[in-house]
Amino acid sequence: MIRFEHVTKRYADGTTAVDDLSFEVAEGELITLVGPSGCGKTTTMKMVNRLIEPTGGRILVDGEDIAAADPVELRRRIGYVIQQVGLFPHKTVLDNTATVPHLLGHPRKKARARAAELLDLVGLDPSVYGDRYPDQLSGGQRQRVGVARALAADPPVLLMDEPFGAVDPVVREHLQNEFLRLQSTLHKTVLFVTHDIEEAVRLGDRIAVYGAGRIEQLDTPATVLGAPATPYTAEFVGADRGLKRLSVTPVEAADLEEPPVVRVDDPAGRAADRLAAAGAPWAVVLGADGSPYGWVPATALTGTGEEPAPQDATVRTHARRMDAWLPLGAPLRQALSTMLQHDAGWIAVRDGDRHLGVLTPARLHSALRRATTADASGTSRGEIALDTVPGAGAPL
Ligand SMILES: Nc1ncnc2c1ncn2[C@@H]1O[C@H](COP(=O)(O)OP(=O)(O)OP(=O)(O)O)[C@@H](O)[C@H]1O
Repeated sequence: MIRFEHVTKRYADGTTAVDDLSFEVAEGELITLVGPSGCGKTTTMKMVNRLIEPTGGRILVDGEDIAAADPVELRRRIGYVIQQVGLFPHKTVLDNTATVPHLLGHPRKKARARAAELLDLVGLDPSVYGDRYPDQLSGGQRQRVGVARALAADPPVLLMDEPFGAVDPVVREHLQNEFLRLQSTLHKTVLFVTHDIEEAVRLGDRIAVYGAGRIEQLDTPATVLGAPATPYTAEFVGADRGLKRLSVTPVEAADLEEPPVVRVDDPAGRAADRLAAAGAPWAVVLGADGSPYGWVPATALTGTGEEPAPQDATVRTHARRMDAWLPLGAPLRQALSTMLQHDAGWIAVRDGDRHLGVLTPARLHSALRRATTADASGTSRGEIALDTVPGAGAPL
């Protein structure tokens, strides 16, 4: 969709801002450009909408060499969001958002209706905010208007240059999540510049890590964090990259252990037989409606020897509560956090209403290894058999 072929930008004073850059952003893909100040990210981006002209190579948008395109027509196909949003101070939020549809020839009423839809889409109620002026909005709200305005012409391509850079970390995370939600339905082709590795990792389908004028590594967040290609990348992504990987690796069905599952109203004796047959030390307990309830150790079901379990008892009598669970696809970071919060050595994973299995710390570790080796074939690292550690994988 956006293709850079040996693109170079040398400024008149001899500064080489971008040096022989070749890469491609696929249709519907979001690539974050991340790197220290002055490494050429903004120059890369501004060459796509011809605010800056390259001195070498060419850039194709949708197969067409943009050097031959009319810049005004090109910019209509490319939404542009920058940090200083650049809203017209004397126009209302609704009119600011309606500017582009209006320029595109939509009648005023239709342009305003479209603008109201877009404001809604970015989480601003048009009946509350539509008539305000930009200086009556918070920084985060202004950024949202900037995004709405960039989407107004429904461009297939979006260029975003530090769009959430000017807001505090909490608002920033909120805007990032909302943008991800939006992108999951709009599937724009996006180049997103940031100098913040956390933001790059959270948003990018792939991340391009920039050194001076060049891309040092272009790969998925999991691979860049798990297998940095160069010492420069390793240093840039940070010594805590192992922890960052937890945020970008989802729980998959193959990661789960499947201890036996019993229902809370099952007779204790029958449940004990199931566990004995499976040779399992414990079982997951579900409520009558299939909701998470907790777990039960085999020893509790069979009694301690001196005090055998009463014949008429149900699993409920012996079960321990642990009703935290995660949806399939949740990041491993959320899994670990939930385990720590509940002081548990496992967490149930569900697909919709269905119990799938449990994630243990050992399986979490192998999921992290899987994510790296799947993306960077050839990366080999020593096996550490965590499941040989006594007690690993059992409930705490
Ligand atoms: N008009 C210009 N003339 C000369 N050098 C320039 C010009 N514009 C940018 N540069 C230089 O080109 C290099 C790349 O700049 P660019 O703005 O692309 O960096 P960046 O990675 O976006 O940085 P930041 O994160 O600080 O915005 C820098 O060394 C900068 O000083």
